[in-house]
Amino acid sequence: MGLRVSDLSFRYGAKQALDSVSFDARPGHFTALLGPNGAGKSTLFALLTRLFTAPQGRIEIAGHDLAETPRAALAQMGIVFQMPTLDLDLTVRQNLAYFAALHGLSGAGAAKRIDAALDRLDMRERAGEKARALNGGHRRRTEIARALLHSPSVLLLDEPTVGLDAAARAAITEHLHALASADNLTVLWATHLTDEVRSDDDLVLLHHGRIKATGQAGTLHGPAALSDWFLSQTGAEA
Ligand SMILES: Nc1ncnc2c1ncn2[C@@H]1O[C@H](COP(=O)(O)OP(=O)(O)OP(=O)(O)O)[C@@H](O)[C@H]1O
Repeated sequence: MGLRVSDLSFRYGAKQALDSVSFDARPGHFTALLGPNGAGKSTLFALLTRLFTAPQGRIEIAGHDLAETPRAALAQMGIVFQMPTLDLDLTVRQNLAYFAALHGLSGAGAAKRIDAALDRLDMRERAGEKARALNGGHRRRTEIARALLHSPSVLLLDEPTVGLDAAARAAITEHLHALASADNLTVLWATHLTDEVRSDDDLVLLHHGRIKATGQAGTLHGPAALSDWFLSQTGAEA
């Protein structure tokens, strides 16, 4: 069932940040939400996570309407924010245990989920290290593992590779592609970087608050490089 966004609009005063946005993200697929700075990606994420409420439109997460049944909808959603949110003085495991407790998970059940989530991100061996001791890529992996603790079926990531070096960026992008297909997870990955998108990914192109294109990336950009197609659609380099 994945994620379904229908006819979503939002404005900041006179500024129309999102204008009748509709798209689907499917289970088992990596969906890239591609847009230049200012396209409206952060606003969309704020609506998806209920930081803001939309005056118009509908969001369904794994079949649950976010406005009508927010608890059921949010239980199916994991989120990785753009800004790092780990407690650097806690270990990797403690960071996850704290989040588990917020979700009402404790004891042996929580420990099992934490181990499983760390395994999914290849972070089990680092569980006892303080977050401060980790490099940027491993901190991000820890945040992704944490976002998966409650077994959501939809995972949202808002520009998750910001600040990472090229190798860490490539490794995390690769890992999330693999997770989507292995675990039938719906992955929505917001980015302005075309090299994070593969030709068989689903692509949603957002520009000036409007959806400019949706479909399989390779079909959309055709024989042109995705970066050239993106430039032709938005006038933005990526
Ligand atoms: N609080 C606000 N008040 C007025 N306008 C805003 C506000 N926040 C964002 N905007 C405007 O709304 C539009 C969408 O912004 P948004 O931050 O959602 O885009 P974005 O694609 O996430 O960009 P970025 O990658 O730079 O965060 C932009 O034109 C932005 O200037």
